[in-house]
Amino acid sequence: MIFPKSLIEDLHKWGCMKQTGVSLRYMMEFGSTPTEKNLLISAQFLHKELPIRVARRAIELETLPYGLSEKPAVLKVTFPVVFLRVFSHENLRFSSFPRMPGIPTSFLEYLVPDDRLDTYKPSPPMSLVLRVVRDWYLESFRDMRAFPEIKDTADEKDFTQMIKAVKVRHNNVVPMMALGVNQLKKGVHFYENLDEIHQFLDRFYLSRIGVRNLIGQHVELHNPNPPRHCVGYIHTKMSPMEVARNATEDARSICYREYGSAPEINIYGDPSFTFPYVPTHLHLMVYELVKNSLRAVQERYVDSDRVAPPVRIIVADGIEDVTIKVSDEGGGIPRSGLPKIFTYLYSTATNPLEEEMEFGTADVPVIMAGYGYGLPISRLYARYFGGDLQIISMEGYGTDAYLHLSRLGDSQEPLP
Ligand SMILES: Nc1ncnc2c1ncn2[C@@H]1O[C@H](COP(=O)(O)OP(=O)(O)OP(=O)(O)O)[C@@H](O)[C@H]1O
Repeated sequence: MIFPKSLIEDLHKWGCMKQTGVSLRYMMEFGSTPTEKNLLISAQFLHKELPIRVARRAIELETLPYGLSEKPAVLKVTFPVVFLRVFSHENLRFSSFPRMPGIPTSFLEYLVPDDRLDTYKPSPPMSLVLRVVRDWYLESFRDMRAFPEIKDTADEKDFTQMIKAVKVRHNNVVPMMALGVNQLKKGVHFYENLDEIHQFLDRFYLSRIGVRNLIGQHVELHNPNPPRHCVGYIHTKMSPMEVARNATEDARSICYREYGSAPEINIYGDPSFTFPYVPTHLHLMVYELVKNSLRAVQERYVDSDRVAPPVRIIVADGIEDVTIKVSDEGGGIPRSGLPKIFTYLYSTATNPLEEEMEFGTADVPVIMAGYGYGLPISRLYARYFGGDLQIISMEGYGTDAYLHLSRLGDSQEPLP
């Protein structure tokens, strides 16, 4: 897509402006009275803040160095289209590329097989991925900058519709980038540039979490019948035990589907304890950790006569932090592998992006593991509200994951 020069100049101007972070506590206090006046203030803030954040990312996407000069390979386009399913961490489900909105038709050639399956190239080059993703960012920047000053409730409503559409446009950024990185991984320079690529992706996804959170929170404040104790996305009395229970059920059901059985999970903590947090974020993090533990235990005990030991989850309510520990006896992670577990696309499971080559259109809705995104993305979600994620392993025994969540909710969003 071609964008006018004036838009690119505007982008660079906005990309240099200072970002303003908000805290969970601020969002909660501000959103607890979603009057017309407050919604107007919120929209006016977003009208200024979102283009700054989006511009920074668009600029960075344009200036990435890592072996991106490679030209897209020319592939022969043949039919039928093989749908390439990728895992979307936002909604925990698969999506098929050809159905994704905003994917240029030219892109499809990277998603179809040649006459023979063994020449099928599932991943488009990173340079093309970055161009497509950057175009989404530029389109969103253009839409937000084109929106006039917000003066009244009617403007506020239109603005809300517009940013809702922006959020939808960016729905598939994570799987799209995963495809590009997967392709990059095959290049000779990938491991040389691993740190830089990793830091870029961390900044990129963290910023994305922030933008989506701000938009989602604003949109959600319009809900005329919000669930009890909910202020937008935030549950003011969230029970970490309850969220952990739901997340473990989801993880166990995937484990069942994959292996035909699943280890038990015991959860310890005070069931009456609650604190303000975003349940969807916590669900995602616990789900990823438990999924890893179940897989490790299951694979260790698969050929054994012994009963698989349960995964244990402990919820501790401290003054500063709520910490959730997920412990397993799945054999741990070798010390040499530990530095890699938080990097994107590091996985000891078979890469499903590669598996598509062999199995074509097998209709599997969700998978157990394989993208290597679970840990790095979960850590970003934890850090977004001032928490963190640590993994401690005892090779030959098991792994402990410590998920720290800031209980006070007063840390500002980290703004890459
Ligand atoms: N509890 C654990 N026990 C043993 N190994 C683990 C554990 N947790 C993570 N790992 C190792 O770290 C790797 C990366 O984990 P991560 O959650 O980031 O990705 P994944 O589970 O392989 O794929 P994805 O979560 O994207 O589907 C895993 O493939 C596994 O080798």
